[in-house]
Amino acid sequence: MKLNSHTDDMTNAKFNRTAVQVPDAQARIAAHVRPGAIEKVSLESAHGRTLAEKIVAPHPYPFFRRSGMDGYAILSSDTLHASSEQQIWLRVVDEIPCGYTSDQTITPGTTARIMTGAQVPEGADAVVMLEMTESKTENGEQWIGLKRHVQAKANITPIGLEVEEGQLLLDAGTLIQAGEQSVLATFGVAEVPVFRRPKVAIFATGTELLALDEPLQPGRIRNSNSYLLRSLVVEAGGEPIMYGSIADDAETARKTLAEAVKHNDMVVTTGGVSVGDYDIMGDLVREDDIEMLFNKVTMRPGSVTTAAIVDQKNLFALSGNPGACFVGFNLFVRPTIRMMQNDPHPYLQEWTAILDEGYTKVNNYTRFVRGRIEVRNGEVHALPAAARVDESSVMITIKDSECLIIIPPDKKGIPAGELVRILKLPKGLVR
Ligand SMILES: Nc1nc2c(c(=O)[nH]1)N[C@H]1C(S)=C(S)[C@@H](COP(=O)(O)OP(=O)(O)OC[C@H]3O[C@@H](n4cnc5c(N)ncnc54)[C@H](O)[C@@H]3O)O[C@H]1N2
Ligand code: MOO
Ligand SMILES: [Mg+2]
Repeated sequence: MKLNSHTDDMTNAKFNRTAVQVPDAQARIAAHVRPGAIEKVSLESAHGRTLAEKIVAPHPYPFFRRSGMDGYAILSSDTLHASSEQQIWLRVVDEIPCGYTSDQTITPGTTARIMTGAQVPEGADAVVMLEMTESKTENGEQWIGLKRHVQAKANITPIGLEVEEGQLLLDAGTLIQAGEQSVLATFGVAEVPVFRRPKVAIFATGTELLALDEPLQPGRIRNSNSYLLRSLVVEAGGEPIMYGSIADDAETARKTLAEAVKHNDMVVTTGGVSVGDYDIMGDLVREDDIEMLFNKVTMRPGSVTTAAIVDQKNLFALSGNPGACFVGFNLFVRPTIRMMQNDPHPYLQEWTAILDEGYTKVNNYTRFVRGRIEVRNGEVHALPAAARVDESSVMITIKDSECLIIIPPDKKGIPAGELVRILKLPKGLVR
């Protein structure tokens, strides 16, 4: 392999990086995020999507006075003197199955048979359960007997009990899941205004990278990060667009980036952001037409995580090390995908947990250690991945990670049993 002839200037530029704190890095990105476009989708396909407009109740719910029991709609005043000694009798004037309304008004001495969910007829102010009545037929007329006093409003769900007309049902930015589906269906929202899933271009850089179907060769590895990122984008509610992997060649990277920016809402790359001779992405983000937001963060793994703006779109140049790529995505890319859909809580949830095993490895940057979560006796425990397999370069522990344990830089490690802050990693679809 011939020696690379880089200049000292280039090397200096690579080294000359100002590290920003994670919250500062997140704020720099947030200042540049633009909400995505809006589209309408059918309610059937709205699960997992994010509402783009608020939904206000077009009518109260329930919309009519609803019977909560199978029984009889009555005037409660008719039952004032009813008791086990004094049975009162009411004449049945109508029968109201669900889905029908009665044109009868219930007047003193009369009643209508009614089913659960049916509209209570005019005049009636209570429903009495079938089991509390006795029935008889006399001269072709039907009567029911009652032996107890029934309170006004009994077994009637009033109009608007759940929702008043004009009430805010769902705010823009709400994730549509089962409960939201039933709200939208109840109010007849068949076409739901949602944010278009941001199209996220993914490409990996690295001459060592092999496609999945290529046989292993010495010095080369398969491109796992692209697939890691693809799943993470789906989980965050984005639409991944795969641009494969490219060799460590600046011109190819420039072209691929231009193409990816042109056709997508955001670009995520992995690899080539450190200070190595072939770390092309690190150089690319310093070019004139790219506004770099940061190229070093006081965190481990992922200290070389880089973010920039190209043609008003977010570019994330994540580290090639799988662990760093994973952490960089969760801290920066996922929140951006969520923010583009107006999610009011775009960042990972922060929990407090008991550290199960002492963590002794420290340095001057905040560590985000992959870990599992166990709940024991109602308490949250964080179990860090074993030493060595928590390293930036390690791929295998990503699949077991349920949280990132935050190890602040100012401590001499944290002993077992101490409280730590953890970032809960979402598994499966958004939240
Ligand atoms: N002299 C220094 N060397 C390094 C420093 C430093 O500060 N000074 N930082 C180290 C740290 S920390 C990290 S993290 C890495 C970052 O490297 P890059 O982001 O530039 O990534 P690469 O050099 O391209 O690759 C690193 C590693 O990851 C493997 N890789 C790359 N792409 C993929 C992929 N798509 N799928 C799976 N694995 C991938 C690659 O083969 C390398 O092993 O730099 C340190 N060095
Ligand atoms: O940037 Mo490296 O992943 O810090 O460990
Ligand atoms: Mg490198």
